[in-house]
Amino acid sequence: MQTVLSVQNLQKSYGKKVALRGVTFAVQKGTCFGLLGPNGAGKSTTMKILTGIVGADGGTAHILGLNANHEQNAIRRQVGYVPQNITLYEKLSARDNLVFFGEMYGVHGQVLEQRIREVLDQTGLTSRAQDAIESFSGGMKRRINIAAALLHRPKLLILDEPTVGIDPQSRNHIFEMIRTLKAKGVTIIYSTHYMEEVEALCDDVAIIDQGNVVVQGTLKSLLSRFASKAVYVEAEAFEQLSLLPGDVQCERRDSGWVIETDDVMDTMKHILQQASKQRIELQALEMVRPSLESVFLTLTGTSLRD
Ligand SMILES: Nc1ncnc2c1ncn2[C@@H]1O[C@H](COP(=O)(O)OP(=O)(O)OP(=O)(O)O)[C@@H](O)[C@H]1O
Repeated sequence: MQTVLSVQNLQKSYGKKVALRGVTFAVQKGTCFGLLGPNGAGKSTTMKILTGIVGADGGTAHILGLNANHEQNAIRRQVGYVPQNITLYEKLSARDNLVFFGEMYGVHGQVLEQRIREVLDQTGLTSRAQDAIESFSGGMKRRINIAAALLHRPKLLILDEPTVGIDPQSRNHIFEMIRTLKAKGVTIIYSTHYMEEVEALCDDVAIIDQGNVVVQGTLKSLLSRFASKAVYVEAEAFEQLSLLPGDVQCERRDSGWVIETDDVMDTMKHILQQASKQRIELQALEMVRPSLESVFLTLTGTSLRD
């Protein structure tokens, strides 16, 4: 494993507002790394420090062996950054925007022409190349914004909440673009407050909350260490069903109940046995998939959706 990005104890305040309290994490080559946290957690600030848009008050960040504090020109040649807000010229066509951004990234002439064709193909927007950006949907603009960050073939792509407020078709397209880039060896940093996106895309995750990284690890390890285990059951006479000896934590969800348990298989077996003994019909009995939502709740005591 090769570390392409390492962040040590990053600190940042805006006036009296502390945004980062000592953020530390590392990203391995060729992985998709999710930076997951609620609004205001410090995700954008971290990314802005990595890309030299704001300076850190303390701590260090190294990208591809370069220091983010004073080697930004060299970093920019190898990193693509897609900011949270769309940065395109509305009156210009998609193609002209790409020419502008390509040249800014130091790509010119025939190479740029070729790259524009390729990234338009990747976005699925080749047929709209000559249209002004102002005629695009939010999702299409976002896809072109990502394309603009790919023209110089970055080794590392940093995306800040790329799916906020876009349609499902564009979201799927962005997911496919990310998967294809990853398959080609590009390292991805993906910031979001949608845990489902991290679950769908990322290998490693850092959960960030109130300016701190609460935990970092592989998605699998976080789910198995911190997600609560539970069973979902739907039965008309649920209250009459003698579930387990001792206390069980039950809470209502949809038309049924969620039962937290350390032993999912044993709990399911017990419910089946009891239902059959008491002649109670079950409408549903299934394992609750461990989720990052419950990891977040376990580690911070609050819901990610708050
Ligand atoms: N320019 C600024 N001036 C003052 N406070 C700021 C500024 N930028 C960010 N903050 C504050 O710093 C904290 C971290 O913000 P940041 O944008 O990094 O979080 P985030 O996780 O990206 O959230 P969001 O998804 O809402 O952008 C928040 O409390 C925010 O209000």
